[in-house]
Amino acid sequence: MATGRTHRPATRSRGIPEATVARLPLYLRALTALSERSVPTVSSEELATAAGVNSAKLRKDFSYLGSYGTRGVGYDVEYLVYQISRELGLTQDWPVVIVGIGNLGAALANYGGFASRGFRVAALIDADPAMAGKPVAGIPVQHTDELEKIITDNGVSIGVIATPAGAAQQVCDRLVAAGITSILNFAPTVLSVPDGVDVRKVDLSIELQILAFHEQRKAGEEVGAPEEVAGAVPPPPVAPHRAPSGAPGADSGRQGPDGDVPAVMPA
Ligand SMILES: NC(=O)c1ccc[n+]([C@@H]2O[C@H](COP(=O)([O-])OP(=O)(O)OC[C@H]3O[C@@H](n4cnc5c(N)ncnc54)[C@H](O)[C@@H]3O)[C@@H](O)[C@H]2O)c1
Repeated sequence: MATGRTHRPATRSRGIPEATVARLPLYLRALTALSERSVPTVSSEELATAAGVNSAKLRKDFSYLGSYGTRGVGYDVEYLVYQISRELGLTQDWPVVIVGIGNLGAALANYGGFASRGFRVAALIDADPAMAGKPVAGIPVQHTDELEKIITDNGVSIGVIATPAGAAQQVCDRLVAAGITSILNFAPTVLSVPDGVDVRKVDLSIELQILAFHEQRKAGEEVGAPEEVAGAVPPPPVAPHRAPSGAPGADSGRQGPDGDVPAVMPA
C-alpha cells in the first residue's frame, strides 16, 4: 500500500477554496432549518449568525457560488439550499458502507440524519461471524469476506471505518483496493492512503481535550494568577492541544465567530 495522504490544493475545481467548502455544510444546516420553518428569504447577517460564521466571510463564500443576494431582500432560502446542495454533490444519492458494527457502527447505522442528506447506508460489514445476517437498523450485517463484492455490487464510493484502531489500516487498504475513494475514519489512528483517496477523521475525544484545556484556563482565571514567589521554580509549560495545522480553525483554537472548528477534521 502506498503511503502518504491526499494533499488537496487549497482550491477545488471551479476555484472554490477548501475553507469555503468546509463552511458550506454549516450554511446548509442553517438554511435547512429556515426552510423547514418556511422562511422565504434571509439576510447575510441573519444567516451568518445562524451558521456561526462572520457575515463578510459568508458573502465572500457565496460569491464563489455566484450568489449575491438582493439588496434589501437578502438571499432566497430555497434557491440557496439547492445551490449549496448541488455544489456539495448532495443532489445525488451516495451509498455508504459502514465497517465495524459495534457500539459506534450500530449507532451510526441507526442515525436517521444521513438519509435526509443524501447518504444511504447501503451495507453493514463486520468481521465477527456471529453477527453475519443479524439486522442492525433493518439492514443485515455482512461478513468482511464479502467486502469487495458488496462495494462493487452497491457502487459504494464512501466507506466509514468504525473498527478498533488495530484493524483500521487493514480495513482501509481493502476498501481502497475495492475502489473506495472517500473514507470517514472514526478509529483513533492515522490512516495511510494513496493519492486520490480522501480521508476525514472524527475524534470526539480530541474535541473534549480542547474543551478541557479551555476549562482549565477558565478555572485558572477565576482563581487569579498566582503571585510570583522569589526563588520559586516555575511550573513546566502546558502545551495546548490544538487542532492540527491545516484543520479548519486550527489557528483559532476555540470556536470563534467563524464557527469553523467542526468535530470532523482532516486525518
Ligand atoms: N471518533 C470518535 O469520536 C469515536 C467515538 C467512539 C468510538 N470510537 C472508535 O470507534 C471504534 C469502534 O468503537 P466501538 O465502541 O463501536 O467498538 P466495538 O468493540 O463495540 O465494535 C468494534 C466492531 O468492529 C468489529 N471489527 C473488528 N475488527 C474488524 C475488521 N477487521 N473488519 C470489520 N470489523 C471488525 C468488531 O467485530 C466489532 O463489532 C474504535 O476504534 C473506537 O476507538 C471513536
